[in-house]
Amino acid sequence: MTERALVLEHGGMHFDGVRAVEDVSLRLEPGEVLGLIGPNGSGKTTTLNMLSGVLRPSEGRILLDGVDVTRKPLRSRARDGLVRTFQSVKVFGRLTVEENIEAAALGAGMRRAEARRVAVETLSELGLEALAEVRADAVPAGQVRSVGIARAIALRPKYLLLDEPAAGQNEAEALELIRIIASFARERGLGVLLVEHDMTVVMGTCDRLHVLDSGQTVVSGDPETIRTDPQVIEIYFGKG
Ligand SMILES: Nc1ncnc2c1ncn2[C@@H]1O[C@H](COP(=O)(O)OP(=O)(O)OP(=O)(O)O)[C@@H](O)[C@H]1O
Repeated sequence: MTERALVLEHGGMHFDGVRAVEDVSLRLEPGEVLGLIGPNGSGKTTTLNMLSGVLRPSEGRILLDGVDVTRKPLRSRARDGLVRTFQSVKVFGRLTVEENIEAAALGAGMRRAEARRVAVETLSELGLEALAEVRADAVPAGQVRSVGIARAIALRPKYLLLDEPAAGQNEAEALELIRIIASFARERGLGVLLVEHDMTVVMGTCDRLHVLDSGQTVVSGDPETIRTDPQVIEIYFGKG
């Protein structure tokens, strides 16, 4: 039986002697929202880059529903259902938000009618209908990442990796956005890996958290376990 999960096994990433990530193993199941947290420089983005195919790990392997995709590039992983967002969102400024999403769906091989339907559907699923007819270059700065997320979700991925999706928004807006994504993910069986700095947002939305420090796993578990873990408390409140 094929195992349905996105798995990083003993992942390591070294840059010219800098050990950015060392022996990190994690597992994301369908319908689960997993928060990847840790202080600045702890290896979150590097881990996300390895999982998505931006970086090829120096060590370890990545399994997508049981298939080894370690050597597959980003685009090929996306076709297999593993999609990510980036911190900087590049849009076609002269097109509307809906047209931008449609373009992404077309680029992923959907026919025009299907791409149009998916674009409309995705905006409504994410509560972003008001942006549909807005030109992408006129979208308020705080909502540009939401356009990036809508574009990723329109590809109907099995696993979605979000790199600080709520940056630029205040805590209440961030909570609302991630809650919408989380409930969508649980309903549709989409696995979401979330890199996010705001602990209130993470604690209030994730099923499980994986904590990194200095490129290594500290602990992983449900939000309550993490909140009371002495090592996590030390990392977040004990330094400085
Ligand atoms: N291309 C690179 N070359 C050299 N070192 C790198 C490279 N990318 C990351 N690093 C180093 O790897 C470590 C982990 O960085 P990473 O960006 O993954 O951390 P992060 O947890 O995402 O940080 P932040 O929260 O600040 O975004 C850091 O020490 C960083 O300086």
